[in-house]
Amino acid sequence: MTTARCFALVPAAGVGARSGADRPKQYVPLAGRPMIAHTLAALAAVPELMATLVVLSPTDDLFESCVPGFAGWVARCGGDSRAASVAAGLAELQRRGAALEDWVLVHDAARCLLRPAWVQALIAACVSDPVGGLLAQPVADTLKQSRDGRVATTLDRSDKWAAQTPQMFRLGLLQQALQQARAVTDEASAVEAMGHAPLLVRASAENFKVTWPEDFALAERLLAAPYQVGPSSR
Ligand SMILES: Nc1ccn([C@@H]2O[C@H](COP(=O)(O)OP(=O)(O)OP(=O)(O)O)[C@@H](O)[C@H]2O)c(=O)n1
Ligand SMILES: C[C@](O)(CO)[C@H](O)COP(=O)(O)O
Repeated sequence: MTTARCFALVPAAGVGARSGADRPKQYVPLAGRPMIAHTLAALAAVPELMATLVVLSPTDDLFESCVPGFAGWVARCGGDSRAASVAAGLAELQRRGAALEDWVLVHDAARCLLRPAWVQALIAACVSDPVGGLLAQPVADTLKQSRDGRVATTLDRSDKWAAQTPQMFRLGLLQQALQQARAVTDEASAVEAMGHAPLLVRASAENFKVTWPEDFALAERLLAAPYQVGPSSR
């Protein structure tokens, strides 16, 4: 019997339209290096990961200059949506020797505050789980449903979590789920559509996704904070 291995897959083929940046947001400099370099450095510090595959747009011409000497795998096979980029990345992992039972941790390039300890906590929680799971954070704000810019109703937040990444599933299950899924914004949704219940593993609000123009300044402040030793270190 073979032991399942863990691979990271980083979809980085987006354009960052909501960010208002002058280039794909993953290449915007933050605290001295491009955003994606921070993300990949955190993954490189996780010894449980066999390898990291970065999925780029076929027209990407910035990665090599932004992450010189990257020791992982790179594939210019990104698609029109995040789900298409992840599906193409799974096929590439298989071509490079990953097996259907191996675990894949999909992590947004745009979540550059990732800490190795959070990835390790996810792996520890999911590695013996029949489904897999994701980092997430219970919602702290009161949730409003909108209609025409006004509040239509207030939602019960007691059972609501905000999904983050990494999201960790077996390659075969995730591949099947993405083949069957329609428009999904994360891997867990595709797996849920097959009738499974992914495990929620609590992380931190700091693991936010740089999305809006104001997020760059917040990410930069956090990245520039003194390096901390211990479970929360990055
Ligand atoms: N066709 C796409 C779209 C997104 N992504 C990646 O998926 C992650 C999360 O997506 P998001 O934050 O929405 O990034 P963008 O799609 O670039 O942003 P926007 O929606 O504002 O254009 C990012 O690392 C992004 O590069 C991808 O690989 N392929
Ligand atoms: C995967 C994700 O980061 C989980 O919150 C999110 O769904 C990505 O969504 P986006 O529409 O690609 O920003």
